[in-house]
Amino acid sequence: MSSNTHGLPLHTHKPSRRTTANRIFAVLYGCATLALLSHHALSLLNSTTLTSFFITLTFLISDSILAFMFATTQSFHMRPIYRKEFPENLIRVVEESEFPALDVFISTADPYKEPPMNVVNTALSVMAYDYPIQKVSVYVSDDGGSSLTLFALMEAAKFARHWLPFCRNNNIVDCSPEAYFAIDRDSHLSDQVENIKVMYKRMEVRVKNVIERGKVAQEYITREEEIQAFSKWTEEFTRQDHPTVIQVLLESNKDKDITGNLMPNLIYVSREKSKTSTHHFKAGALNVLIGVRYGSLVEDYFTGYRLQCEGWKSIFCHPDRAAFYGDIPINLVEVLNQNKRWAIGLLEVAFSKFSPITFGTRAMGPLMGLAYAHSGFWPIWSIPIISYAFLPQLTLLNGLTIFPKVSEPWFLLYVYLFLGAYIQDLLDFVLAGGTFYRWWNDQRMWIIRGLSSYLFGLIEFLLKYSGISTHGFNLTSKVLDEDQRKRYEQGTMEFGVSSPLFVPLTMAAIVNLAAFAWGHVEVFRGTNNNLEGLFVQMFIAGFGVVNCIPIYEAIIFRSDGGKIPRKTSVVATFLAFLLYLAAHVTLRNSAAKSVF
Ligand SMILES: O=c1ccn([C@@H]2O[C@H](COP(=O)(O)OP(=O)(O)O[C@H]3O[C@H](CO)[C@@H](O)[C@H](O)[C@H]3O)[C@@H](O)[C@H]2O)c(=O)[nH]1
Repeated sequence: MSSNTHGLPLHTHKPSRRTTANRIFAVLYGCATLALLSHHALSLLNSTTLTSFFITLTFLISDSILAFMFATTQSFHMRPIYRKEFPENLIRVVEESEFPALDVFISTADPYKEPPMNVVNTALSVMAYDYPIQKVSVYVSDDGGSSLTLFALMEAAKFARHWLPFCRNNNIVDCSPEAYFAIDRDSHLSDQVENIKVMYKRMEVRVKNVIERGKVAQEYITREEEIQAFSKWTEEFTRQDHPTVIQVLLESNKDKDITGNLMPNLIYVSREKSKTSTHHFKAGALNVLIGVRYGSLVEDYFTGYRLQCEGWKSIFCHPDRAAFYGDIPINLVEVLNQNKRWAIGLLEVAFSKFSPITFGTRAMGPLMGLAYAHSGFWPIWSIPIISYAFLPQLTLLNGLTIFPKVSEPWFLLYVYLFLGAYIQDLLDFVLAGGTFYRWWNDQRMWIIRGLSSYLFGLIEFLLKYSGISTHGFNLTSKVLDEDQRKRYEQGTMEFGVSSPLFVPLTMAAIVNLAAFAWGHVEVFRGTNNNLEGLFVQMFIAGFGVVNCIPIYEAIIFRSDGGKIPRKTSVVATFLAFLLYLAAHVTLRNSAAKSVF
């Protein structure tokens, strides 16, 4: 329990009752994994043909990676705890005057991918925090260097004079105007709500108008300090090359709201940019204030990890009411591009001199090191996922048995390893508050990522590592398309655009379906001796087919804007056929034999 001189806790924790079961399972599963790996190693040494050598080698590598990732996952299972927070005790423990000053940093980088009204809402909700107002400073960092974003923030500063007292006097909890007005408020505040809503909507119209026109119209710039601020956007001013712009929009010791109360600080900052010096993306933007580490596209992971290595102690709070809400992309190509960037950034840390496996375990101990390694090595999941998405299926299509028969003891080992991993994952998910349906989609997304963003991230990282290419920060779009949102709410996957990221997963969908269908033909014809030998391969192909149902729908049945474009389906079908031909030529002499 973390208590203080007043004896009142701010948070407590208790260990999970699953701890012992988790530890026993880790030992049993670890032994089973070692048995499988040693079987692969022996088979490799005893392999008699080149085909069996390469197939066994592929499984040895893939299963070693699965075993490594399983080992890293155990760090989360060794000592799980439940924490409870008591924010209501804060005021009894510390005098309000002793609360520390609070700097909140909001970053934005492109007014067309990150709509300025979202930034305005974020800034307003932070300014209206239930916290001593003069201690709050909000910094908006604009890496887009956009006069449109500055205009939106100027509007926010004016609206805040009404919004902050409204929130304070009416104990409003949803302090983001967008979130507050999204719900119908049938209360005694109706008139007040109506007035402030009209004010908000007018501001929204002005901001959206400016964004649509792409410039701040003269009629909107009236005050001398506004003219001065916008004069910095000269002809030479571009988003990649411009001087620093700092604009104090509200000053806590001077500006007052409409009820005469002081306001928090609100400061717009667009740091200097030059085409000749690297600006380190968000990490560089953050360094306008906190001390963030450079060298990875996932600055949050890298900085948090390095601070932990240096002895920083943090705790994970998960209160019932979320402290923050974030934006997530709702169409697949945005998700996969975002995940690809994370994959590259994580590998930049995993294979650096600060690798969690070496540096991390030395600095923080094996459990913390492994926990960070779990994220750092995230993209290497793609290797086993790709192997299991294609190899059992291509061999099945060519009549080659590569797994033990149902009657052999090794078959039970496979069953144990598969069910053990999946059931533990499902339990973790459900005990953390998820549903079976969400878990199913989550594991489906894991497979999809393995066949796209992890794979492309791994390749791009290797290209960068070998000096062949570089990569930048591809900003995630936060713009919401109404049709896409509707499909997202119905649980329909959004493909829509033609992207190389969709090709391997469409190929996998085709190859799995073909193998599953062909396996049935083989079993019914009795050609390849039976279901016994082909069962594991058919099960994997069938599991692939069930996971790929949204892909078949998106290729064949859908006509909305979110379907898979014809170009992607044609390219993927052609490549899947080439892959089959290559496998056929390689495996034809091994047909009707067993490799396991
Ligand atoms: O040159 C840049 C690029 C990005 N950003 C800002 O960085 C943030 C993160 O970019 P975004 O494209 O939204 O990345 P996401 O992947 O969606 O964000 C997650 O992953 C990032 C690491 O890749 C973390 O920085 C974020 O906190 C985390 O929410 C955004 O606010 C951007 O405006 C900048 O300030 N300057």
